[in-house]
Amino acid sequence: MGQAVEVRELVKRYGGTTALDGVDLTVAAGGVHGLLGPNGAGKTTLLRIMLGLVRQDAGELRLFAGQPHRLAGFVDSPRFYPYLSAERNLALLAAYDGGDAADRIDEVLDRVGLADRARRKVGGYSYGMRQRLGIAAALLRAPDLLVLDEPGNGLDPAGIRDMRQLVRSLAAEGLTVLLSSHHMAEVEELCDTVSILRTGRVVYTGSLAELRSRAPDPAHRLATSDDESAAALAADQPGVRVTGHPDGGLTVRARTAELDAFVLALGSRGIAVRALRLEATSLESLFLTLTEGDQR
Ligand SMILES: Nc1ncnc2c1ncn2[C@@H]1O[C@H](COP(=O)(O)OP(=O)(O)OP(=O)(O)O)[C@@H](O)[C@H]1O
Repeated sequence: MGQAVEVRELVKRYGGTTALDGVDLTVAAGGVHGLLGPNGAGKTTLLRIMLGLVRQDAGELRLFAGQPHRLAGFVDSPRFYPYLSAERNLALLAAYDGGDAADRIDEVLDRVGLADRARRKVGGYSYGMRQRLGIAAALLRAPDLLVLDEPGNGLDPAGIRDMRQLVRSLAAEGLTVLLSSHHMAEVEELCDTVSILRTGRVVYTGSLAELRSRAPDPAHRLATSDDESAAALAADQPGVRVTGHPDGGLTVRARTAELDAFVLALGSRGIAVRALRLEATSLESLFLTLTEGDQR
């Protein structure tokens, strides 16, 4: 499989702010690639450069090894004429784009689940519907690469589920999807590969499987009838690390089997477990470690 995106030493400055500070990453064609990072890490800037909305100050960006390709997507929220229907909005975009885009209007509206509301004014659309219409607009171009900036943002749980299903089904048809997110859980569920950005630099790029193998144990918050004895007992439990939780109780880092053994040991010593809650999955813990100290 070829490369959809090759980025080398990409630099972008806005006045005194360095948004991208020598970004290197490669995205293979096919599948979903997540661009993950905290606010201000440079995700949107990278997507803007990709979409040709701003120019880099230095470095190179190559799509599909320089072969002819079609690229579509949007950063921030997609904008439409509120007093026109979804169908009319897409017809206008298709007219600008030319080619056979107009022939695909019904198909793309159906694809994003808006076929039955295609004649309603976009002004009355919910945020989630507008996001889906944005994807429909991008699909009009029959792109090889679809770029989406935080597609899950502002959506309710059902909207997030629909968006994820749509992205996965597009990828299953061979489209390459590049999306940004600041939620590790979203990326974990949706993406095949990931690049993690921190203050304009890539701190990890590769498969989720490889990332998982580097991840620390998940963190849990534990409250017991006797935290002091629980912490002392943990010292003898293999694979269990206990520290004080900043908000009271204990933080327990352990994989599931070791955590189970620890909880059973607590019970057998007469120490009652009053609360046990997952605070951060392995990957969330790793994400925080990789990106913490981000002051921008
Ligand atoms: N047009 C601009 N003018 C000045 N500074 C900008 C501009 N766009 C972005 N920046 C700055 O560049 C840095 C990277 O911003 P960018 O929006 O790319 O990050 P991000 O990872 O997408 O963050 P977020 O999740 O908050 O959108 C930030 O410090 C931001 O303030």
